[in-house]
Amino acid sequence: MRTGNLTTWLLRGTYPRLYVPIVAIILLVTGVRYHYLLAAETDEALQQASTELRRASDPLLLRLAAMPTPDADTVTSVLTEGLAQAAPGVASMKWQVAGQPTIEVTAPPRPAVAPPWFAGWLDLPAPVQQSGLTLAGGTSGRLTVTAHPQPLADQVWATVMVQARISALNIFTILFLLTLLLRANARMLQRLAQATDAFRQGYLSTRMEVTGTLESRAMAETFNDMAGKVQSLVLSLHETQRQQSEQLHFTRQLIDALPLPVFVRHADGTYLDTNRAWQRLFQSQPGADGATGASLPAELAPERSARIASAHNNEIRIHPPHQPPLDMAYYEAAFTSTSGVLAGTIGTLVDVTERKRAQEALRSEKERAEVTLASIGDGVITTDLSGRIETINEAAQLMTGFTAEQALGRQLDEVFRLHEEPASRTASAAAERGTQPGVLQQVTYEVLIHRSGERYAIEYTAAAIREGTGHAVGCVLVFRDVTETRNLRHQISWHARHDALTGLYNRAALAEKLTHALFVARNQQLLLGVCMLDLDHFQAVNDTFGQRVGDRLLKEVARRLGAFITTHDAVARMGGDEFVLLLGEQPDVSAIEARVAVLMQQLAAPYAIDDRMVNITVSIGVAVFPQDDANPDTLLRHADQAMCQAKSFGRNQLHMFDVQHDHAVQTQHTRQTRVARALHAGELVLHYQPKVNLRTGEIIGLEALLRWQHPQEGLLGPQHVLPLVDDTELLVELGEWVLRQALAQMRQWTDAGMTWEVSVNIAAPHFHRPNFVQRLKDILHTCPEVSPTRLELEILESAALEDMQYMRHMMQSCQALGVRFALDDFGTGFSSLSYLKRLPAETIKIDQSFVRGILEDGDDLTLVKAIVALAAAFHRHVVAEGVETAEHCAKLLELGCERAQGYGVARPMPAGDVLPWARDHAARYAARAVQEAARRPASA
Ligand SMILES: Nc1nc2c(ncn2[C@@H]2O[C@H](COP(=O)(O)OP(=O)(O)OP(=O)(O)O)[C@@H](O)[C@H]2O)c(=O)[nH]1
Repeated sequence: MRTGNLTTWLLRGTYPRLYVPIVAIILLVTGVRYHYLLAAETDEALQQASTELRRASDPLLLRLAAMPTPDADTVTSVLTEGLAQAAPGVASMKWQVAGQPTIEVTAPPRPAVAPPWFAGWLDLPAPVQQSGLTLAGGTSGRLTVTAHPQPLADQVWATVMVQARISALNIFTILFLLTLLLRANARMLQRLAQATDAFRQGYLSTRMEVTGTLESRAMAETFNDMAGKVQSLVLSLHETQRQQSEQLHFTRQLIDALPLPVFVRHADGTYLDTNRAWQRLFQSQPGADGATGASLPAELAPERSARIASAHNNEIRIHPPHQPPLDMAYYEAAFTSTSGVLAGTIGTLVDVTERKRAQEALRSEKERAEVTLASIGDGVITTDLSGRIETINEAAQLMTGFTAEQALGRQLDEVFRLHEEPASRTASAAAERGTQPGVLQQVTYEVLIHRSGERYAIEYTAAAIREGTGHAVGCVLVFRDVTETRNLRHQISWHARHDALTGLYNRAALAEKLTHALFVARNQQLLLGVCMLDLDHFQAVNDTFGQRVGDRLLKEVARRLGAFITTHDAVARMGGDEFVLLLGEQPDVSAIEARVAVLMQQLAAPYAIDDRMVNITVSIGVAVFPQDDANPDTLLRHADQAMCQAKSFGRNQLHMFDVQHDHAVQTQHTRQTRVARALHAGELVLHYQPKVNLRTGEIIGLEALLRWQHPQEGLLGPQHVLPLVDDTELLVELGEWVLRQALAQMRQWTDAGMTWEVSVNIAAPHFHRPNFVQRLKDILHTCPEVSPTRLELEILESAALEDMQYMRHMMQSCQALGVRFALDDFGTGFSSLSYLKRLPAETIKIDQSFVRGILEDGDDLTLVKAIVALAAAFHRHVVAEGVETAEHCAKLLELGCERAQGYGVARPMPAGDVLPWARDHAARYAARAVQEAARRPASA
């Protein structure tokens, strides 16, 4: 309130409150007093007038009584005299005698003092004195003396006026003193108000002057005392505030200086603050708004964040604006008020993306090293400096006979027992020599004593393991069994010689067996029956009952074949529904025919698969050695020709190949001619099977596959063409035709904007032609629009291993032209690590027989894992063949194999179908990606 207002209020309030009652009391008292005063004064004036009248009439009566017969004149004079002597208030004297005229004397009127209204208001009666007198004559006379009321009113008026003056003086004195008092009081309050106002405006040194009345001084002192205390309180408050704001400023800078994003949230869930790192990360404004933006991950919502922070895995994925997603660990702490009540939460994020990446890289590096170690055929043992074993891989466990549990922690010489010199000596020598990593070590040949006592010839190297500083911390021993060529793991070698589905020998093992059987037959002068078996209308089984039943049937056929053979025999699966049976040590042809007839009977017996019966027959062609004294390959071809004859004679037949009489050779010739005709008549076509990246859906290329659009038999696979032209000039012609076709097709796709890579299968005999590179170059020149880098040549792994040196040279020459290589059917050959390393193929294609089994066969799974790891170790692409189902795709992705081909992706298709398929595939994949993105939570 302003000073003026305060004063006005005080004055307005105090005066009416004090003055009005005081004036009212004064008026009341004065009224009462004057009421009684007037009554008393009036009475007294009337009494006084009555006395005066008596005093004036009594002497007159005496004089009138003394006169015997007063005449009128005498009476008049007496009355006049008496009137003159009477008090001034007597107005008249009247004498009356019966029978005589009344004599009256009147005094002249006197001037009035009291105002007429006063006399009128008093309304006094005129006092009268009447006295009777008996005169001498016996008559009676009456004297009447009358007083005038005006003098009485004047008398009362005079008294009242005196009293009124006294009263007025009193009232004036009282009001005057009262006013003085109030004014002093008002001045005091005004000063107080001014001081209070100045104090309130911040002039804390304001003090009141200690003067004036006792009360003023007391009040000024009280105010000054109070102001002093308030001033020191305010100053100390200011000091505390300053310190607090300093503290806040420091804390703010401290939080902003933190490299970690931090936010502060109130207990009610509203955001209070964020630091600079947070604002930078989320590109938000300073202040509370920064933490409430849409960019805040949903996981950090108040109801969820505490659970994340306290979870074992407190990592979340953040998607900051305009940045790639980050993996961050989330921490939070509660903060309380000074009274201990929960006030809110401080949350912070720690970027662990790099750490996770490094961990992931380390983990996959470790896994790769472990898988590599587990996969390679070489035994590897590492020790510390004291020779205590720290790691031992699977091959080393096999070769030493100690499991990892038994070996770890033991001294090297107890596990790695050498016949001549303890290994620990070589190991410590290696550590002392200061060998450098990557430098080839001196190979030592020794005899390793297996735990069982068995002995192996081994070669081994020892090298020091060094820290970054070069200080040796242990030793690594690498050794291999050179007693047998067991460089690869057991499973690889098994798969290298066996058919994965049936467990029978495969084509490669059959070649060995056949060579051996021929050797035995020659030595023992006995016959060898080479039988080619092909199930009749097996495709119908697949089509009717499905591939799974087809597989079961193949297994069962294999089981019956296995049960049929003796120790002199061997049986192998060549692929598809084709088997080869070697009947060794046979005395004559009829014995062979008899056994084959029995076999046909056994194989024709119904097969119970699941709860259905499947019937199948077999066509068998037999070539007999030495009647047909040919090399192993020719014998097989002859058996195959005989089998084809058996088929053409109606199936479910046995047909013996006879060199002299049989028309098989002729048939072969005829067939070759037919193929040549087909080639030139345009009956041969290429179908294309896509290879895709399972993770991204991208089409990484297509494999060109040969098909024969046979006018009578319909579409036939390459097995109906290639075996007929094997080892002939036609094979080369066919191979070159395929290359030209594929390039022409690539040119067409290029025109349509598709620069897909195309791979072409090259048969080994074709590839081995001395002029292969030059011919390839010529063919590439016919299509300059297509970059040679888009052409990939697929070579069977088994073929590539035949002459490593030559193959390597050939491949490098082709690669100089720009083309690339893939090793086809990888896993079925006999690759060792060193082979793979030496073959410069960019891509490895895992054989479909292993890929099919990854879901239920542990061995296949291990093998595929190992091949993927090996491919990664040697920086090769890896493509899985024969992918059939979505489960296969998921498993392959899990194993780190992203590239795949197979019915599960797409069947081989005519070139004209590829573009529509690609469009459809892209649309399907995009739709799936959208669905997956939709399924993912909105913070991420
Ligand atoms: N279930 C299964 N089928 C296979 C496998 N490998 C090849 N096939 C199929 O086996 C069939 C072999 O058919 P062919 O020998 O050409 O023809 P076929 O139906 O037996 O008729 P003929 O031999 O002329 O009597 C093809 O349909 C192949 O797709 C396999 O591992 N499992």
